Formats: sequence, C-alpha cells, structure tokens
Amino acid sequence: MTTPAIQWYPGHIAKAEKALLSQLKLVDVVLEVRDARIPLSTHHPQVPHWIGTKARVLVLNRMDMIPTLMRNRWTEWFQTQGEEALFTDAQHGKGIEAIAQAAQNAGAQMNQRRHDRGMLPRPVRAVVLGFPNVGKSALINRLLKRRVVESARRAGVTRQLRWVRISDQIELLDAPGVLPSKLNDQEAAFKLAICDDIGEAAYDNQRVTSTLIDLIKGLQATTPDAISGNPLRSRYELDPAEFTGESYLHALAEQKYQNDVERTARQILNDFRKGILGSIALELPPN
Ligand SMILES: Nc1nc2c(ncn2[C@@H]2O[C@H](COP(=O)(O)OP(=O)(O)OP(=O)(O)O)[C@@H](O)[C@H]2O)c(=O)[nH]1
Repeated sequence: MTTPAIQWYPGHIAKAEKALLSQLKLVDVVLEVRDARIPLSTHHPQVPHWIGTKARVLVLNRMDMIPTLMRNRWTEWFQTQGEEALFTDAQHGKGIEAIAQAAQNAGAQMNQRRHDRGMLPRPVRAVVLGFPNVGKSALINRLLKRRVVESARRAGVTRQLRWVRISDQIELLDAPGVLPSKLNDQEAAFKLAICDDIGEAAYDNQRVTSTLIDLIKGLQATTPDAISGNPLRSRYELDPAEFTGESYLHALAEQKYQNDVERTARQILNDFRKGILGSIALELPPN
C-alpha cells in the first residue's frame, strides 16, 4: 500500500472541531472565508451542518490572486447555487465594507425576531471561519480597521477568544474559527497544500509541486482566462508543454538548480504562493 501524499497529525482534527463548535455556539452570524483560488477545496462539507440556522456571509478572499474574469464567473456560479459570494482582498483592504454591511443586515433580521418576541435589540455577534491561512486574521483586522490580531505567514497560528466591536451593531470574536481538515478528499488536499491553506499537515513538496504544474498546464490548454500567459515559461525559461508535472520538475532542477529537485519544488511553490507566477485561478466553477 502506498502512503497518502498528504497526512494530518493525529488528534489535531478532533481538537480543531471541538474548538470550532464552542466558538459557533456564541454567535449569530458566521463569516465563512474561502480562498478565491480554490473556492471548492476551501469549502468544508460539514459547514452547513455546523452553522445550522445561523446566518452566513460567504467571503472569497485573495481576489487579487485570480483574474477578474474568473471572479465574475464564480459570482455567476454561486448565484446559480442561490448564494451570494463577496470578494475581498484582505491584505489591501478591498471589499471589506460589503462584508460589514452583510453582517449588519443579518443582525437587523435577528433583532427583528427579538423585537417580535418582545426582547430588546442587541449587537449581532459574529465569527470569521475558514481553513488555515485563507486570510481570516487579515479580514478581522480590516473589519476592525486596526491591527489587533496577529496575521502570520505561517499556517495554523492560534489565539485566545475576545469580543471586539466593529460598530454599534456588530461584535466580532477576535479569534477566527479554524476548519478541521477534510480527510477523505486527497484532490482538495493537494490544492490546499499548493495554496498553503492546509495547516499542520505533512506532505510531499515534490508531489504537490508536480500537481501544481499539471494544473497550470491543464488551465493553459483548456481555460487561458484563468491564468496569465505561460507563467512557468516566463519565470523559469522552460516551457512545460513537452513535460508532465514531475518530469518538468526534474528537468528544471537539472537546468537551473544543480539537480536539487526538492529545492526546485519549494521554489515553484513559493513563487506561486507569493503571486510571482501571476494570477492563477486553480479551480473553475463546475459546469
Ligand atoms: N495577496 C493576498 N494576501 C493575503 C490576503 N489576505 C491575507 N493575505 C496574506 O496571507 C497570509 C495569511 O493571512 P492570515 O490573515 O494570517 O490568515 P489566517 O486565515 O488568519 O491564518 P491562520 O492563523 O493560519 O489560520 C498573510 O501573509 C496575509 O498578509 C489577500 O486577500 N490577498
């Protein structure tokens, strides 16, 4: 039997789920953050169940990392699913006002229900939720308009719980809810690893990078709108057309990185994650 390419540390998932459920108990509204490069892989199938009847605002963060055309395609696709996807760039503070407004609208509905039951209004309580490293802390900081939450390059950084006021009408838990891994989906796991949204997992950089190269090649062949030009050729002066992901990695290592395949794999992954390969929508809306 071959070992899976991506494995999580035992105990971590149960712990993450428990912490998440205790946070969800406290709130009226959930701001669910996904990575705009991989909106399906950063969806957890249990989220609707965990959220139950609470209001939800769907946020696709890192909008700066995909082409504008793809943003429009995702917006349309989510509409066909009866959902409104709000795009943000939490790093540069774009799209934030619409998120606060959506949370506030959810709060207005909650207070209408309270009013109908003869209760006094109160601020809506919200939490930001998502996979590691999708930009939850950056979004919280933008909503607060100041820097109270550590926003780190490293995946899986955790903090303690505190309520903070965004406005008279909204209170936010300053610690985001972190989604546990979805164990049975290796294809999504590869994409999460490529995007560094995977938290405390062990994975094989070379297989992950080979998958990234294959995905980029696939997009170039079928959906050029999802990608800017030929990013691998532009960056490394080696065209991937004649290679598989794996053989490209080896050929590039030989040409440029003293045959160090691991270093080559890390270099490509880092370049992708920093946006040096340009904007790339790794996932497309289903037909
Ligand atoms: N380009 C870009 N970078 C972003 C965006 N949002 C966050 N980042 C960067 O992504 C990295 C991770 O962001 P965080 O806000 O720490 O992510 P998180 O989801 O809180 O991460 P964990 O604490 O690991 O769960 C940081 O370096 C941010 O500056 C965005 O919209 N665009």
